[in-house]
Amino acid sequence: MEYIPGLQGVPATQSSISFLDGQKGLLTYRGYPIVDLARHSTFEETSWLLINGELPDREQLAAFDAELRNGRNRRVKYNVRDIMKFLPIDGHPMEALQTCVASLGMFYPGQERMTANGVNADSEFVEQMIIKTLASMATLVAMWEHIRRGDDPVQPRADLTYAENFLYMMNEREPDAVESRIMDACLILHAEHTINASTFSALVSGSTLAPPNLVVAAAIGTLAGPLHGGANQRVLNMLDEIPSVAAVADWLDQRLANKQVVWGFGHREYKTKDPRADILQGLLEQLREHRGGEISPQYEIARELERSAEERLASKGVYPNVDFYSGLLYEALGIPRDQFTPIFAISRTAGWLAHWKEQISQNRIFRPTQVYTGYDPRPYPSRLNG
Ligand SMILES: CC(=O)SCCNC(=O)CCNC(=O)[C@H](O)C(C)(C)COP(=O)(O)OP(=O)(O)OC[C@H]1O[C@@H](n2cnc3c(N)ncnc32)[C@H](O)[C@@H]1OP(=O)(O)O
Ligand SMILES: O=C([O-])CC(=O)C(=O)O
Repeated sequence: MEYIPGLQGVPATQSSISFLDGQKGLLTYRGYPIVDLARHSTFEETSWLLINGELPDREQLAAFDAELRNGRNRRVKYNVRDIMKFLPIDGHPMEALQTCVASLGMFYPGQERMTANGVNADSEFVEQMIIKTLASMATLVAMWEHIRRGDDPVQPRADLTYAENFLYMMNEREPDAVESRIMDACLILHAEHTINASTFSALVSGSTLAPPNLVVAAAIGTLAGPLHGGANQRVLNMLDEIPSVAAVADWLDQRLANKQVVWGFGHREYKTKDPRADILQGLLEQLREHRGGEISPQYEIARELERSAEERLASKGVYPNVDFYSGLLYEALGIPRDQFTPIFAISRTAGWLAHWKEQISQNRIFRPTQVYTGYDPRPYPSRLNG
């Protein structure tokens, strides 16, 4: 029996949700290239596509959008706010988010519907929980931002799109059209990515017929790590260490000599630049133009880092990944660095729930095996017996 570290190349499921070709830098959701979705779709439409398999027609989209905007789904119970008030304000927002998502099921009972006929979940429950969980995510992230500052949370608004409402709740001002389009595109770009680590967590948890809020909580815990979604926050802190564009090459040589990873670079699947990094970079350029040429000075450092890294790391197939440019955009949109990964989680909830729905429709509990490297059975030493 061969053990493959990190399960590299080992299929863990069959799925029709997304596809990627890491040599060509191609990513599709249900067959649609990510570049087209980022340009023409909305997060609401893309979420429906991921969850249901086809683009919605006008009525389906209107109904889904109305449910996502409905206060019943966009608001969370006051008790969740009370839970947040007990959390340490210097804790990481991913921990606050995981705690609150995990608690959601206690306020919205019905978990017995997970096994309505003893095995399969009741489909109405699945649809309701998908909408409730997806709609609550942005509220929870923004709510924690205000609670940790000692302020009252900003109530969600039903007249705003998902992206607009999120930026409105975070920044207490309505975003302009360019900012909201950029946020919307970021949500689309991060929504799904085949069997990445957090989606795998969601599959494993879902395969036990755990309720969806706990499936998402498991995935949030996995996304938090710096080798996965947590890298986006670290990229900005890393760029802070580089004093100027001219200092990039020496800084990088030193970092590689010290065997430190460059955050926001490298990917198990892509051996070329992540197509999402290209699109995010384009969005940064768009924002720069919109702001009259002004954007973070770190953008120039990031671009030089990409150039220098290409000379040193391309031979290993290491290029910028989705986490490299996203934080620069979020920072320019007024979002604190430790909230970058929670935004990733908001968006990826669409993909996690799509996989959850697919998993429970073809379920078999995950239970892999191991290559045992421990002792053969041996006698318990008598001197310890009494
Ligand atoms: C949303 C996402 O999850 S995207 C990924 C976000 N994570 C990061 O940005 C963290 C930095 N990147 C990494 O740590 C890795 O590239 C991972 C975890 C993403 C992928 O890991 P793996 O597929 O196991 O790649 P692996 O570690 O085998 O790398 C292959 C080679 O490239 C090197 N390499 C990979 N990523 C990097 C990096 N970011 N910086 C420097 N070298 C790197 C490795 O050191 C290794 O070199 P070697 O062959 O000389 O030993
Ligand atoms: O696919 C992966 O391993 C990580 C990733 O890029 C993502 O989850 O978006």
